Amino acid sequence: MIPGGDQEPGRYYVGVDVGTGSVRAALVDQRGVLLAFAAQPVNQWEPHFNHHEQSSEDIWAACCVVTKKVVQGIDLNQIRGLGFDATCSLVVLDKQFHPLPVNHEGDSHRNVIMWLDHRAVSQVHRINETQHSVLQYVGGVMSVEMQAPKLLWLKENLRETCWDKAGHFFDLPDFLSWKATGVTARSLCSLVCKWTYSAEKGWDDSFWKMIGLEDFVADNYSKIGNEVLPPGASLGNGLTPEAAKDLGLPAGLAVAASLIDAHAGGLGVIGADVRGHGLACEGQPVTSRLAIICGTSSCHMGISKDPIFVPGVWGPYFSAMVPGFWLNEGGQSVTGKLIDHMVQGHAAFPELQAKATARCQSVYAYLNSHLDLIKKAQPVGFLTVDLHVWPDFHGNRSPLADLTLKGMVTGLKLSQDLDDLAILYLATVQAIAFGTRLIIEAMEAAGHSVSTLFLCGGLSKNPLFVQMHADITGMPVILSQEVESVLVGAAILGACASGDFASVQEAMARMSKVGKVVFPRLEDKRFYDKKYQVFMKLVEHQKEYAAIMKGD
Ligand SMILES: Nc1ncnc2c1ncn2[C@@H]1O[C@H](COP(=O)(O)OP(=O)(O)O)[C@@H](O)[C@H]1O
Ligand SMILES: O=C(CO)[C@H](O)[C@H](O)COP(=O)(O)O
Repeated sequence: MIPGGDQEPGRYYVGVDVGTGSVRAALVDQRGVLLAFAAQPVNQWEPHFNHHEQSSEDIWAACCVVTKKVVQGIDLNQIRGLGFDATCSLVVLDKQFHPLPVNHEGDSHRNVIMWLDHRAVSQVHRINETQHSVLQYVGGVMSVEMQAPKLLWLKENLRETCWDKAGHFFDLPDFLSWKATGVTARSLCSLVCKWTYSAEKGWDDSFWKMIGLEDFVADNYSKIGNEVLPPGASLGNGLTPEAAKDLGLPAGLAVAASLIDAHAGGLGVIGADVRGHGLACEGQPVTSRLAIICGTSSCHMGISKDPIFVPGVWGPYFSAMVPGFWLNEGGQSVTGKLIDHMVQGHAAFPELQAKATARCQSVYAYLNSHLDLIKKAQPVGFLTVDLHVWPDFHGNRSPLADLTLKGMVTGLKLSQDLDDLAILYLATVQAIAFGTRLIIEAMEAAGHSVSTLFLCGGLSKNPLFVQMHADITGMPVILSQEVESVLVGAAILGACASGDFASVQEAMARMSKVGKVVFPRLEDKRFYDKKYQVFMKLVEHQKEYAAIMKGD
C-alpha cells in the first residue's frame, strides 16, 4: 500500500537542512505536510577577504538542537527516517575524525571551508588551464567554489598543520550522514557535482595526478570516498546510539545518503502534480520545469533524459538530483546575500530598520510596501527606468563562469533617502532576475526547453522577488504548498531510506504539492526587454574597462 492514505496512521520523517546562515529541521508526514519546524543560526567566520569558514562541531550541535525541537511530544515509533541536505562546504578531519584547522591561525574549531569561499583562485586557474576532460562535466570551467581547488590550496598552504594530518575530507552533506551513522560512504550527489566523480567511471586518476593531488590515487581515494551511494539509500544500520542520543531520535532509525541543499530543494518542488492550474507544463515532461533554489545564493536546476553540455553551466551530472535524469545547475553565488548587502550598506538603512521595527515588519516587507507607495500609477518595476545593477559582486558562476567579474550600479544621484534605498533594492532584485534570464537562455541554447519556474528558498518568501522573476523571464512561477521545500526534499530522502516509498520519484510525487502560481505581467514585457538590453551592455562595458586598464 502506498503510505499516505488518510486512514494510514501518521508516518513521520525528519529533514535537516544546513544552509549558509542557519540550520533548519522539519517533521514531515507522508503527504509532505510540515508538522513542526525549527531553525538555529550557525556561526560563520571571514578571517580574511574571500575566506569563509565554519565549524563542523557548531553545525552538528545546531542540528541536534533543531531536531530535538521538531520531535518534541511525538511518539518516536512514528518516525520512520532521517535525511540531511547541506551546502557544499568542505569539512576537514584527522585520522581520528577530529577537526583540523583550515586557516593560518591554526584554529581547529574552524575546520570547514564554506562553499562561497574564494581563496583558491590560483589553484582553480591552474586546474582550468589543464583543460582535462572532467572539466566538460562542470560546464567547461571548474568553479573556485568546488572542492579540488580548495584541497589543492590546503596542500600548498597548510601542509604541516592540516594536509599531512588529514584523514578525511567530507562534503558537508556527507559529514552529516557520517556523523549520524558512522558510515563514511559518500552520496553520489556530492561527489559527482563537486568532486569530479563520474557515476559511470568513478574517479579519474589522471585528473588528480595532473593537478598535483596524486595523494588521493595512492591511497585509493580513502580520504575522499571510495564507497558511493545514491541519494536516499539507507546507510549502514541507521542512527548510532550516540547520534540518536544527540538528536533525540531512536537508535537504528533509517538515515539516507544525503543531498547538497540546492538538489534537495529541487526534489522538494519539481515533482509536484500541476493539474488544475492551467499551466503549460501540465502537458509537458518534467524536463520543462526549472527548479530555482533562492537563498544566500541561487541555484537553477534543470534536468534532461540525455546529457546536455551547457557552456558555463555546471554539469551535466547523472542522477545527482532525480535518479535516472541528467542535471545541469546554473547559479548565482550571491543573491539573498547581495540583496542584504545592498540594503544594509545603504545610508538610509538605519531609518528603514527603525520604521520596519515600528511596524513589526521585516525590512523587506517594509521596502515592498514603500515601493507600492512611491510607484504612483506606473507598474512598480518601472521605478528603475534609470537605475541599473549588474549583480556579480562575488564573481559570475553562470553562464559567464568568470570569477573576476564585479558588481555595477549606474544611475546614482546625490540623494540617499529611503526612496533611493527602495529603488536600489528593486534594481538589485531585478538584476538577479535578469541573471536568471541569462542562465535560462544559455540552457535553452544548448538544448533545454523550460516553460515553468519552481522557486523555493528564503527569497521565495519575498513576493517582489517572485513577481520580478515571473515578469523578467516571462514564465509562470510555482511556489510549493510548503514554503520550506528544501526541508521537504530532505524528508523525501528519509522517506526513501525508510523503505516507505519504492523510489525517489514516487516520494516526490506524493510529498511535493503546488501552493501558489504567480503569472508574469506580459503587458510589461517591452520595458523589461529594454532593461535586459541595458543589463547586457553593463557586462560588455565592464569587460571593455578591464581591457583598457590591462592595456599598456
Ligand atoms: N521572509 C523573507 N522575505 C524576504 N527575504 C527573506 C525572507 N526570509 C529569508 N529571506 C532572505 O533569504 C536569504 C536566506 O535564505 P535561506 O534559504 O534561509 O538561505 P540559506 O539556505 O543560504 O541559509 C537571506 O538573504 C534572507 O534575507
Ligand atoms: O553550490 C551550492 C549548491 O550546488 C551551494 O551549496 C549553494 O549555492 C549554497 O546554498 P545557499 O545559498 O542556500 O546557502
